[in-house]
Amino acid sequence: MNAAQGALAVLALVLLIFFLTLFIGVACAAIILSYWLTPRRIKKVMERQGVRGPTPKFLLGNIPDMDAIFSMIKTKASDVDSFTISHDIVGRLLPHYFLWSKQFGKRFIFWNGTEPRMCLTETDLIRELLTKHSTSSGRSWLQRQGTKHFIGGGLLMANGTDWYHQRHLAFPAFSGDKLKRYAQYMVELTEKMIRDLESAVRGGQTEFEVGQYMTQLTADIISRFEFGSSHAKGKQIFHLLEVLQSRCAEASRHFCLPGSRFFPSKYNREIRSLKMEMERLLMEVIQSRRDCVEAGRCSSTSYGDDLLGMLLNEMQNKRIGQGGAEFCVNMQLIMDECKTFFFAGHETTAVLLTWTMMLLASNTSWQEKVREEVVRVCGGEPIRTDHLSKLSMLSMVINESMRLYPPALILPRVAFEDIKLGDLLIPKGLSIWIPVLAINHSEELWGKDANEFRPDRFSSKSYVPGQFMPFAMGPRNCIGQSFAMMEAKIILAMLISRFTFTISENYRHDPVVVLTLKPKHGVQLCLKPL
Ligand code: HEM
Repeated sequence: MNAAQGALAVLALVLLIFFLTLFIGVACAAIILSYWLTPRRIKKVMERQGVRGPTPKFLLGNIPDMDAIFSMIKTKASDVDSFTISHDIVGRLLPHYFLWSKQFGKRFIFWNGTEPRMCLTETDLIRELLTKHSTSSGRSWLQRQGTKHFIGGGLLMANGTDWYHQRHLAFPAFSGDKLKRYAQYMVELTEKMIRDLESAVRGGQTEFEVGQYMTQLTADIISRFEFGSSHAKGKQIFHLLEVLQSRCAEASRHFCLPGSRFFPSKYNREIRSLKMEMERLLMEVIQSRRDCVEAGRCSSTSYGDDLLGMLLNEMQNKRIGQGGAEFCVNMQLIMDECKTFFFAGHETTAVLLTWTMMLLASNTSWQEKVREEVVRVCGGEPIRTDHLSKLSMLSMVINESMRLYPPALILPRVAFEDIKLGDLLIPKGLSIWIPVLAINHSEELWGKDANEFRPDRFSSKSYVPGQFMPFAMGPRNCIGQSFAMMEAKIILAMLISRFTFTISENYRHDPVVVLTLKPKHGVQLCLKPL
């Protein structure tokens, strides 16, 4: 090596050390800023406004306190009689909320690791947040990371202008005309399930775990909604999605260190291969639609009018321009939306139906009232969409079921900028946690009988906005609300007019939270055909 080459090598080494030091310095500064300085600033701003909470531990926040509270509740719960059906479930399912709201009042802050979360239960402030601040608040980084592998950047996890465009893109799938068409296959698929149940009863079976039937039926319905005639492949894809979702949940319990998702661990390898397999199947469905259009077997201008077809048509139109901003629909977004709609629209409806069946089975007078109404409104004919608005008793029962057992029991948001909410200043970066379950069971809002099944409380709309919001509210509410309500009414009306049902002695009342609010051991009912 001559002198010039030596000098060059030294220079390269110096530059390398310089950039490495710079990179490490910037990374450290970013970590200190987001894990230390910003949370401390938020804590101070909230304390100045009188919002306090349990003392957080360094880096871990209140996670150890929550663990301790949950294990204490678990020990107590094992003594609780699960043979009795009690709807008084907030203390069991949100014990940390139960404890801290008593200690610190309606507004308090707790720390999920280094993330400060403010619990908000005041209905006027919730209404203001959800209706006026739909773009200045949204999904947190932590939430998006947690769901990245199975739903990616679909509508549920999108923020800002992306969310705005994605919402507009999906909106036409829920127009009145389209909903009427979906009703046809909802009836068709429910009829098929009823025939299966009837044949099982003829074969001597009397007891059924209805949760499994509801999960299967809602999966069939959402597969038709998304994939039309390719629904069989859709179900295969969604099966993989369910496995992927549970692997992601397991992985998040094992790895909580920053960057752990990059480790070549057993979980991460499995997650990656499941994701690749699922996306390969999705691409096959997409490719067969394209081949169909290119070969002229389908309409040359349309990929179909199910959700997938609608999204492909939009991609064909290339770009959606809005207010100068341009938004591109690409293949990854189409796949993410397909996964998102299955995830958001399948289990939520299945658990709603399962809890409602349990409530009707254990309140036979309401079961009878609803049955009489269905018979009167439908007059023995197959159910149609024009019957649905006349089924008011059934609507009241569904609402009461969603009040006691809301499928989405928490609404989480993070402030992207400083937000003025009533008398509160919410600083940028603060997470807001709306405990829907606790609001739905509040005696202050619903009266002394808040923990009782009393559907007639919904006979008049006497609750204030922000008090009852199973589908959230404001611009970012559930886009599938009408779809879900139509589906629930059709399925329940058809079941109630064909069977009487009672609670089996094998049913154990043990609601648990696994993303949605579920019956831990399923719901066992005895069915008798009418
Ligand atoms: C009983 C059934 C359902 C319940 C209780 C429910 C509840 C909710 C709630 C509370 C949200 C807001 C979540 C949040 O802001 O944190 C939401 C959003 C959403 N739901 Fe539903 N949902 C149901 C059924 C459906 C169905 C059937 C579909 C699709 C066919 C669907 C698709 C979505 C989507 C895509 C979002 C995200 C909307 C956005 O962020 O703009 N949901 N749902």
